[in-house]
Amino acid sequence: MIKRIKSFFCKRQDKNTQKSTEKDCNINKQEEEKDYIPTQFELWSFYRKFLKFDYKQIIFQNISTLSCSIIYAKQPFLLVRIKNALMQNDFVDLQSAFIGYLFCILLRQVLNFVESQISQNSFKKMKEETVKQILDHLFSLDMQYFEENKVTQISAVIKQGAVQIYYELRYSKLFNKIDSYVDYLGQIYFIYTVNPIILVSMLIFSFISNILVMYFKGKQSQTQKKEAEESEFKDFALDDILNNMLVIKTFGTEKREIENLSKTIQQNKINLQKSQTYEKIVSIIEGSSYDIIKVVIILQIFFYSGLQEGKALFASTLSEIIGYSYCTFTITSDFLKLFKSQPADYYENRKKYIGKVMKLFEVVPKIKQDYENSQSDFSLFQGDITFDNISFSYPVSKDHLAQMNQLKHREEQEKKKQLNNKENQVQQAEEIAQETDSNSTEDKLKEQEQEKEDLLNKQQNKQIDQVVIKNLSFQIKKGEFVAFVGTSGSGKSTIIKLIQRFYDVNSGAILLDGQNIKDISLNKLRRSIGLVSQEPSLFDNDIEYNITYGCENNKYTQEELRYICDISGVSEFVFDQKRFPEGLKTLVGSKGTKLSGGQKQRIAIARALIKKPKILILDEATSSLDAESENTVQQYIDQLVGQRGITIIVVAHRLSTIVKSDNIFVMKKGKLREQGTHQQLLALNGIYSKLVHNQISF
Ligand SMILES: Nc1ncnc2c1ncn2[C@@H]1O[C@H](COP(=O)(O)OP(=O)(O)OP(=O)(O)O)[C@@H](O)[C@H]1O
Repeated sequence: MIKRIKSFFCKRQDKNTQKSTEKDCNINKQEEEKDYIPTQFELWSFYRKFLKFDYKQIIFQNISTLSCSIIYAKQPFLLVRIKNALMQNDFVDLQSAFIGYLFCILLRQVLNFVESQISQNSFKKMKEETVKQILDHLFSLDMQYFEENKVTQISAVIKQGAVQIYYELRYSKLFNKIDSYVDYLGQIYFIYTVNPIILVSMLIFSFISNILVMYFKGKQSQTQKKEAEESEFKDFALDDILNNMLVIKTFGTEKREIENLSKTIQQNKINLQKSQTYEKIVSIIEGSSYDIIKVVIILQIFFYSGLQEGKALFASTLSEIIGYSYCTFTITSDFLKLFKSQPADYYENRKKYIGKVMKLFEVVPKIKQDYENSQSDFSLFQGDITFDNISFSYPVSKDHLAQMNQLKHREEQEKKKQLNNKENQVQQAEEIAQETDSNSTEDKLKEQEQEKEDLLNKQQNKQIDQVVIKNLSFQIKKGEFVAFVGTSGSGKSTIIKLIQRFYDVNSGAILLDGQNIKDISLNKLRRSIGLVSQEPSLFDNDIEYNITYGCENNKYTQEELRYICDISGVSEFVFDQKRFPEGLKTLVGSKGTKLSGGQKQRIAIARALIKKPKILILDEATSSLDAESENTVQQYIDQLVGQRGITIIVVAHRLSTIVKSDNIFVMKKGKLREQGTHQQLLALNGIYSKLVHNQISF
């Protein structure tokens, strides 16, 4: 999907740059996975394996549908019996056939009603269950998945996937085809009993018109697919524009964005029009075929049966034959579909998101999640953390792999070019060699070639296997206040992610109170850590909800809440009756837009503290705040540090905030280069002291 977004951006390039990047985009397009459309069999095995539905309901519904169609198939025969009884004046048979006919109608209606009543509720429940089960799987996935995939994409897969699974189960029932065939065969047999020649001519005509319908439906499906893709691009474009509104306004590029968006919309419109035209053609063929079949039947009757006989037939059975003629059209259409490798009707597009849900279920978490086991004993952890010779590199993402493939492709092209050049050069060299020493020239060329190849391989390996943390060892004792500092990209935030086990290390061990974190329940580990990050994300709810979000089973007292608000600085603004008349019940708005950065950050600190963590991590918690807000938040952090109840780990760029730490770890390029107190590090006159001087001089 990321590739698709990329290819979208490729489309957005202006014409000049488009030419140069077109090649890259094409490579990406080739590599891009096509939408996976599952077959019916794959769907059923997927449901059986991953989605737990009430299958009894589905079986009941299908049996009832099948019963309805068997009853329905009986009707034409009863009609023939009624007709014959009427012609022969056999009133006894007429009576029994007529009662049977009425009974069939009644039973079918009753079964239909019961089935629709039951299925309406059960399928609704299934839709909710599907969303729940997809979410269940999603929550079990590693953070890596969420870092690699767009939120809007994941959300579309859940919403559309659940809806499509619902429709698939509701309207393409297991016995859907079988019950139709029972219907059709009964009707066809009826026509056969009346006149086999009529039946044959109906089947031949249906066959021809169905081939035409298939052709135009194929065309329609292709344009529909294009249209759906364009529509997705349009959504991405819109998301992208809305997310970057500030940048667009700052750069004054509103007009350009509108033009780009209009182009995408225009293209989308063309494909939509094409698809609608094909749809009309299909409906004309389908509609007129049915009428033509009727004409053919009438002609056949008069041609084969003679005028007198035809009149009799016309009076008695023609209307019934015409009524059933549509079934020959449908049965030939279903028959033809069996021979198509890629059924190309709209229904297949409807399965697109089911395919994406199936792909989602193929993603297996590397780290076993146990968030359901919430009855954990936190008192075990004291907050001693040890990193024992840790090395770590981020797993290679699909996106990265695609980039690498692209790089490889380019290199292959480059090599081909070089090979051609080399041949020319060798030719030249041979000519020169006639005058000088031929061997040495060829050797030189070979050496150069080898050097180039080595360099390319090195670059490739470097990109695939970027070691972010290298042989890192340190110890943090319980209740200590420590800080990680270093240049951007040195691995500070990665260390924080590793402590929370969002990723597993490549080698070495991380110990919590002497226990390897791989042996600790993930739920217990994460619940004993409180995290405040640079950009606090708040739920669109009130302040109290956000602060108490991590409370087990929502258990907390108003005194506890008040205490947490006091120590985190929330009380300072939230109980101000003028500005916050609703107090803790004030709604924060989407992503906390109704609050200032400093207020949001204090709520995030309160949220981290209320679950009484043994380790509090502040990952650049104040760096996005203005000086005044930073001072306020920092005061509260200093107070927390003063209490010394928990281990506090701070990642900071502003060194003034960590002067009082017990230990400062100085990172550079994934390695621990220095450690000690502020004074000790200054005395060392190394990297830290340089960082301090840079900030002071600034
Ligand atoms: N999810 C990720 N996938 C792949 N590489 C990543 C990921 N997150 C970080 N990196 C890479 O890991 C390296 C260390 O990143 P990290 O965020 O730990 O640095 P940092 O010291 O916290 O930087 P900063 O101070 O700028 O926040 C960087 O080269 C970065 O590009």
